[in-house]
Amino acid sequence: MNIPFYKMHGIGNDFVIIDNSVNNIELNERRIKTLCDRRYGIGCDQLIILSKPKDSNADIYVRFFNEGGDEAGACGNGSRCVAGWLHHKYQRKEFTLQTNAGLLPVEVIDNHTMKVNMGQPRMKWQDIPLSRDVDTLNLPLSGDPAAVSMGNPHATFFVEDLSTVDPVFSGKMLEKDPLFAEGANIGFVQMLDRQSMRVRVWERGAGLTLACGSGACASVVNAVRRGFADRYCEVKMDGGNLIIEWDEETNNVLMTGAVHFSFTGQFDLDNYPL
Ligand SMILES: N[C@@H](CCC[C@H](N)C(=O)O)C(=O)O
Repeated sequence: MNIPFYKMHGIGNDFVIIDNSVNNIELNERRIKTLCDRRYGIGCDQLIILSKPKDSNADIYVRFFNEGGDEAGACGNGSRCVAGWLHHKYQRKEFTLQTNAGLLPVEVIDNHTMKVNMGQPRMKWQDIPLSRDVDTLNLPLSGDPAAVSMGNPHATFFVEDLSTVDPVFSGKMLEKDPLFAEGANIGFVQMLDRQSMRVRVWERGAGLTLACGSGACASVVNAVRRGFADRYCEVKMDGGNLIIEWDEETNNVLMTGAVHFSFTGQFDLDNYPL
C-alpha cells in the first residue's frame, strides 16, 4: 500500500508529514523510528501526523513524534511547516492547529514565511515538568540553566562563547537528568546583544538539530527572565534565523520564520512493519 508523504523543513529542522485523515495508517514506535531513520526510511528529525481535529475551532489535529519514537507536545518549526502545508492546500492566510499543547493560531506572512502563536510559557516546576520543587530560573545543575515549558520542556544554558560548547556531549548527558521528569531539550545560548542571540539545541529524542523552534522561544523567554534580552529578538540557529516576540499584554510567544517543501513522494507501507 502506497502512502503519500511530504518532506518539509523549517530552517533545517526537517519533517516527514503524513496526512492521516486520508490514510489512517497505524503507528507504533518501531514504524515511527523506521520512517524517521535516515539510513533505511525517508529520514527526518520529527514525523508529523495530521488528522481530523476533535476541537471544532481547529483546522487540523497535529501530532509530533521524535525520531526516537516518543511523542512531543509541541514543535515550533513543525507547526510552521504544517501552516505552510495548509496554505499550499487551501490558499488561506490563517489557520488554527490543534496540538497536544493546545490550540495554536498561525498566520501566513507570505508563501514561505509563517508566524505561529506558541501560547504562554509555563514556568512552574510542576508544569515543565521537573521532578521536584526548585527555582526554575536557576536550576540546581552545573552551568546554572533556566527551565521553561513551551508545551515541551526546555533547559537553557547561557554561555559566553558558543564555540567552546560541545552540545552533543553536554546535551546527551543532560537530556535525561533525573531533575527533568520527562527529559528536556537542552539549549545553549550566547547573547550577541539585547535583541539577538546565537542558539544551538540538543533536542530530546532527536539529538542536535539545525534549529529548534520551541527552543528559540524558550531561549528568548529565559533570556528576558534573566534580564539579558528584550521581548523582541532575532534567534540565529545553525539552519537559519527566527524572530521571537514575547507579547507583554497577552503573555503569548510568537515565532516567525521560513518554511520550505523539500520533496513529496510515496512510501510502501509494507516496508515499514509494525
Ligand atoms: N524541533 C522542535 C521540537 C521537537 C520536539 C522536541 N524534540 C521534544 O521532544 O520536546 C521545534 O521546532 O520546536
